[in-house]
Amino acid sequence: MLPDADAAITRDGKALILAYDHGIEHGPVDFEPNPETADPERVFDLATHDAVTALAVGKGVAEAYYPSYADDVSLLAKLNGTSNLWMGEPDSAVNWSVEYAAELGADAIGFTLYGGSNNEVEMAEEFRDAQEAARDHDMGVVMWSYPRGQGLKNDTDPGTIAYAARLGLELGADIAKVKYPGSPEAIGEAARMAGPTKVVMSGGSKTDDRAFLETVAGAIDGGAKGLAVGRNVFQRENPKEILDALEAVIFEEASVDEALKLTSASAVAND
Ligand SMILES: O=P(O)(O)OC[C@H]1O[C@](O)(COP(=O)(O)O)[C@@H](O)[C@@H]1O
Repeated sequence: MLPDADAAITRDGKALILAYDHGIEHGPVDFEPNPETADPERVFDLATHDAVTALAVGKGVAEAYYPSYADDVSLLAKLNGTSNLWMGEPDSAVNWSVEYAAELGADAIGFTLYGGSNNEVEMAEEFRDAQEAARDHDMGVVMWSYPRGQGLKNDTDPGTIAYAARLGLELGADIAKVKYPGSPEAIGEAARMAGPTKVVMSGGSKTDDRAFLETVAGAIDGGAKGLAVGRNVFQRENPKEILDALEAVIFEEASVDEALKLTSASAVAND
């Protein structure tokens, strides 16, 4: 990692990455809870929220929509991705080059590494090429560090997540995005293993406001430097409110109770 290489996609040294590569990774099913989010423009609009430090999207979405948002949104070019239709050993196709991402105005690249997959060696070599090309363009590097594959029984085991975070440091990522390993202590250990590479927590499937904010607040207390989140924002009825609450928790040291006051769930509870 390089000091400050991630400056364009962080705020006060922390990140709230809005992930919107689900159309590739999971398909239309992820838009069902909030059908209007199938329209990328809705999510680009959300990404203009002050809380969001970068929006992660694939090439086609970036090509079609980023030019209209280039002044207001930091672009994290998610370089590789594979559909859920793929039934083989975990792997991820490199769908665009760093050079093309730079041409489109990307501030950083994102790259999935499935450590433990039979395809780990090729993926690590592809990551090497992308990481070094990103340095040539002064772009930050975010690794989706997701150990998985035939031999891995539990992809959120604390030891596995600490290893995932360490891979981020060893291979030269500025930010390592890891699955939540179940406790603030466990993500703290992952952050310790990653040294200067920032560890951010992956959002996961949608949970209720309080449970989600408590997990995020615990992760930050434990040593995480933020969050990279998709479904827990865009599948909500009012995604802007949860961004208000996340901004309070991540950047303003608000308690979960204070942050919850910014959501209508709290208004309902207080009726
Ligand atoms: O490979 P998985 O675990 O199905 O999830 C991949 C998805 O999760 C993310 O890493 C994070 O998104 P969520 O916050 O919705 O979990 C996305 O960038 C990606 O599309």
